[in-house]
Amino acid sequence: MKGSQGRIDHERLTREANGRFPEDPCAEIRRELEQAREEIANLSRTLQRIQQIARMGYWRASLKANELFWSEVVYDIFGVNPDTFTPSIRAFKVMVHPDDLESVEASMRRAQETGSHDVEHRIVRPDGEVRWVHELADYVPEGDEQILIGTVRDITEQKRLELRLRQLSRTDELTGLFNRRYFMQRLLQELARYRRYGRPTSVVLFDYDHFKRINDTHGHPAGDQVLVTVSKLLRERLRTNDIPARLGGEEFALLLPETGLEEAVGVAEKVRQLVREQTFTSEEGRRFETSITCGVSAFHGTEETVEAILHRADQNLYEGKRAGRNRVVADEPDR
Ligand SMILES: Nc1nc2c(ncn2[C@@H]2O[C@H](COP(=O)(O)OP(=O)(O)OP(=O)(O)O)[C@@H](O)[C@H]2O)c(=O)[nH]1
Repeated sequence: MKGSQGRIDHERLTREANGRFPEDPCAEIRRELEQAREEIANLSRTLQRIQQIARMGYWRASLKANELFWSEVVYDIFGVNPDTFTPSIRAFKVMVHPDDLESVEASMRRAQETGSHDVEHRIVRPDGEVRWVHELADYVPEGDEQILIGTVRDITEQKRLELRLRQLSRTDELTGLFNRRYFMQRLLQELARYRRYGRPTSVVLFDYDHFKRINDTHGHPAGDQVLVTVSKLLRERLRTNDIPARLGGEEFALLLPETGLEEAVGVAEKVRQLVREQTFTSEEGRRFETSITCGVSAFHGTEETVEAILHRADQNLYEGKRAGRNRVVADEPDR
């Protein structure tokens, strides 16, 4: 025994040197811990990649403590450097587009009652770029703490497409003016405003005179050119609130909010003269002129309807055509 106690156990020393102690009860736990660490590192790399692909980050906000944690992708979306920028709810709100701050704050307040925060808003990055994000979060109070845990997704491209689609759906392709559908929608809205607040609102309908002759004499492209040129003039010369629209063919309309009958007659007269002063050139280089006839009507009385005001404006336009064209005819002032 003695002898054996004094002998050097090389095998054991080697195992110790390698840091492996089969008889050490912690060895197995250490190995498992090491494995778990690796798995977590892998998962976190995958999560990071998925966030980058989806342009989506996650965050955790402690509302009372004004603390905010951001995953790496959130820093990317907000265009700030994780080494120099410290997220906080205050710092986040500074980056929210000023026009959207109210809705973001309202959604945060609502979340404390409904349990969920769901808001689309713009942010202004430090380099001045405006981006759209969608935040979706759950409210999870922890004791005294008010916690929101959620995601933020960069939806800028989607928003650009949406805006473009909306613009296309309300625009006339040839002239770039509003189309009939949008005009009718706005007319209904203005009628509702008129009924509620009694604000003066007028409509001008106008139609080119002998337009068929322009097409027949100078060709269809020359006719198109007339419509495009005058539409551009309308966009440049009318008030930004006014709504010029192409209702179809060579029939146009102006919806004039905050404009009474007399003022609307002035606008129609200005447009009539603008058209009259223009000289157009056909593809063969022949110069020609044209004119328009306008019918004007204003919202009037408690029983007013969209159909009635358009009918009156159309009747006035018809009257103008009958009386010789190139003129403005309006409702009788007391009608
Ligand atoms: N170039 C061109 N012509 C169009 C367009 N839409 C409608 N037109 C033409 O406009 C003409 C309208 O003719 P009419 O309804 O008889 O009216 P008009 O010749 O203007 O006569 P009045 O309105 O009575 O003065 C038709 O020849 C249509 O083909 C368009 O987008 N481009």
